[in-house]
Amino acid sequence: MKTSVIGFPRVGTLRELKFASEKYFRKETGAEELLKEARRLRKTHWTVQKEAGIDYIPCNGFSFYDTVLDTAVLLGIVPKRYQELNLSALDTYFAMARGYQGESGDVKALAMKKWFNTNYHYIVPEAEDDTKIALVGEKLWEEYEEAKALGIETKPVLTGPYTLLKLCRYTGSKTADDFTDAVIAAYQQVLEKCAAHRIMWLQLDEPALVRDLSKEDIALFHKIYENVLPCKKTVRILLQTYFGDVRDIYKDLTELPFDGIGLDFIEGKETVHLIEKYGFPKDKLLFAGLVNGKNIWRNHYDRTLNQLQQLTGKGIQTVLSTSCSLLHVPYTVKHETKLSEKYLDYFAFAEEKLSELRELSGFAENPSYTQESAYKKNSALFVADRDCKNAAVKKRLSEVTEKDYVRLPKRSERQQLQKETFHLPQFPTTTIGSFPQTKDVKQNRAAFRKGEITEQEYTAFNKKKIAECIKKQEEIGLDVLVHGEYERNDMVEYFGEALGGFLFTEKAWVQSYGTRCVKPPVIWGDVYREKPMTVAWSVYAQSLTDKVMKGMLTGPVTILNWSFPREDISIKESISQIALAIRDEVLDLEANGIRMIQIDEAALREKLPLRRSDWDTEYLDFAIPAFRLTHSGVRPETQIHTHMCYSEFTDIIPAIDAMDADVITFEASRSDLQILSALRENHFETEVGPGVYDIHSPRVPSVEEIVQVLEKMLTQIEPDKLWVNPDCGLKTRGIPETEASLINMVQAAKQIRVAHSK
Ligand SMILES: CN1c2c(nc(N)[nH]c2=O)NC[C@@H]1CNc1ccc(C(=O)N[C@@H](CCC(=O)N[C@@H](CCC(=O)N[C@@H](CCC(=O)O)C(=O)O)C(=O)O)C(=O)O)cc1
Ligand SMILES: N[C@@H](CCS)C(=O)O
Ligand SMILES: [Zn+2]
Repeated sequence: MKTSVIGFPRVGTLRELKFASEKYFRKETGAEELLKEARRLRKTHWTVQKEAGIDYIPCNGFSFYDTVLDTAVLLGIVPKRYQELNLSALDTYFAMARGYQGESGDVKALAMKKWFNTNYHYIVPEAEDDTKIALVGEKLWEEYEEAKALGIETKPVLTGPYTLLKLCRYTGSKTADDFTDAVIAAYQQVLEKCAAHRIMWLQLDEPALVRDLSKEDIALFHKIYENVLPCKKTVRILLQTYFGDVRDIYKDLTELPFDGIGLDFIEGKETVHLIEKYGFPKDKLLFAGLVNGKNIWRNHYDRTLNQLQQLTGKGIQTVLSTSCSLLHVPYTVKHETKLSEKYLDYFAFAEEKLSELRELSGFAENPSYTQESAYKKNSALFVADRDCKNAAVKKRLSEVTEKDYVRLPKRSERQQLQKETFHLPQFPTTTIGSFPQTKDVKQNRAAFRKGEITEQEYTAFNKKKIAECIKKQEEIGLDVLVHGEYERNDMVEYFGEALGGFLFTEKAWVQSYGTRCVKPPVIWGDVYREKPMTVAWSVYAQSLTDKVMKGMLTGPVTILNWSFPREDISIKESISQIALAIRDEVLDLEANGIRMIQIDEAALREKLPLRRSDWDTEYLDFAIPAFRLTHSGVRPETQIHTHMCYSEFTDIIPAIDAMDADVITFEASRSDLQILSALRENHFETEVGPGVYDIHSPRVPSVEEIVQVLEKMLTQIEPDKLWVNPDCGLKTRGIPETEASLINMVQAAKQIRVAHSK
């Protein structure tokens, strides 16, 4: 049986691409060196897959920032403001991804959004009314030929035309319909060019098909592919889907002249039923996504082999595949030197998943596979119970009652009380928590981790940073202060390290966006709080100022969503366990004099099912109560904040209000503030701080620009409910741009106070 990989991580086992790109951004190296490193990484990744015996190896999955952006550039979807900078092609690309502020001009980055239900973020292509969509780039073919020159036949991968049209933002009066013909023509050219290069298989990624589809969506899909597919000539087309099932369009897919269809058997709840109900054509290949591309757990061979037998038993020509790109898992367990075999035996990162594909494909054709040692080793993992249960956690959870989910008195009464308690000016200014994680901050942490400095030295350094940070915030004139989060490597990993039940890795990096990576902790067992996690830092910070210091926590939904979850208990149970642990911390902060507590739920939306019909029953019904459980025990005067970023919120506004926080700050600046009118329409009650500038770019917003944004916000939000803040934490920024931006932000708030004084 042949094997296929949908996509492979690209940042490098030790994040080499990140470091090379950041050097280039800092102008410490030139483009040639960056391109050279990129070539080296591509070669390594193709070779690893080739040596693992993978038959369908992806190419064109490499990207300097994001593959959706690459597709946009390939098809000339480059807004005028970037073209007018007259930069090199590479720098124009980075200007779209990161914004640009320099000799050639001043432009913001394109919007960035969550990639379906993952913690990866894609760049949103922007089509203007006069955008001419047409094939203008060469990247796909250059990478194909590069692999071929190394003796590796690859399967180029490209965002499919339907998904591209669905992900684009249309900034003028035109809509997707107006661009459909141009997109069709461009993909026809792509296919013709693939044929000219004698490419055997082209993978068109269409994850947008796993969402609810309307009749119009299905008609659009037909229109596109009925026009594009006739141009395929000798190229075989793999229509690849992932992150769910294609229940609304399955039959259509099987009837269109695709040569292969990639289906997700892991997240696709209906995939097996669809095949049973409608069958699968004998003349096409089924790329069966049975090796989970998102989790880090070993595949259960017995189960997978059974599923493969069911398919081949029906006479279906099956290729064993990953369920989605391996971009969402770390490279290899080989770099993990500190975790014992007891745990590592259960782990499979990207490279180990390649071995799983190969072993499974061999077993699928070997009638006596049960005698093989690899099979026996795998089976043993699933026979014995893992050592992960904690009776006290289970008991505590069973004792939670309905009233533990309700904070009293109701929010409108609390809001009044809190206004009297805090005496904040109108339009209070604050930040989201983290301040720049400069080299010295990271070095301090690394030195402590390696045992080069004592705990006292480590703490003294962070205390010095906190003191400086508070002094700076006071000078700038911010109203509600933060301690800066200098002790945190990451807002989730930090809590993973502190909580019982988690494991954490050394090098298990996963790309989050551009050059930024995360190292998600692993939920191994029942979760509980072993000891206070943030109290000492917050109490110290509060002792240095008369202004209000926000305590800073990460919420249960985000901790779960940005960790690798267990699969032996439900997500609901895991989130509830974490909620109780965070509740302990909230109450401890309050007991120690912290009067405002922010519980970040940056990833609230991430695991929201992609199909609307599943939202309540499969997610919101327990995710929102879990958040309430964290803070329902505090006094009425204690102000609870939450923060969210990078997601579409407009369709879950009532659920966000039902979290019953007092204040929410959220990312809005990259998405044209569309959410504001939705807040008004939904009578949103929580006080709000929609980000007034984008922190993901080094660009400094001017006072006038922020004033304009605030004026726009005030057309939709009541003045006594509006906060002024950046759109996310400042950890990725440098100090100079951070200070300049915050000074402008505070200045803008002052101007608005004058203009809107009561
Ligand atoms: C807010 N976001 C977050 C998301 N997900 C998270 N889990 N966390 C988030 O904050 N998703 C949505 C958004 C956007 N995402 C990000 C993601 C990542 C960053 C970021 O800045 N990442 C850093 C890595 C941060 C970190 O863990 N640093 C550690 C380790 C530093 C390191 O490189 N160590 C070296 C060893 C050094 C030595 O020994 O000398 C190593 O391990 O090799 C730390 O600081 O201690 C990144 O650089 O990518 C931002 C927004
Ligand atoms: N408190 C966190 C939230 C990021 S989403 C920070 O400021 O980095
Ligand atoms: Zn954020």
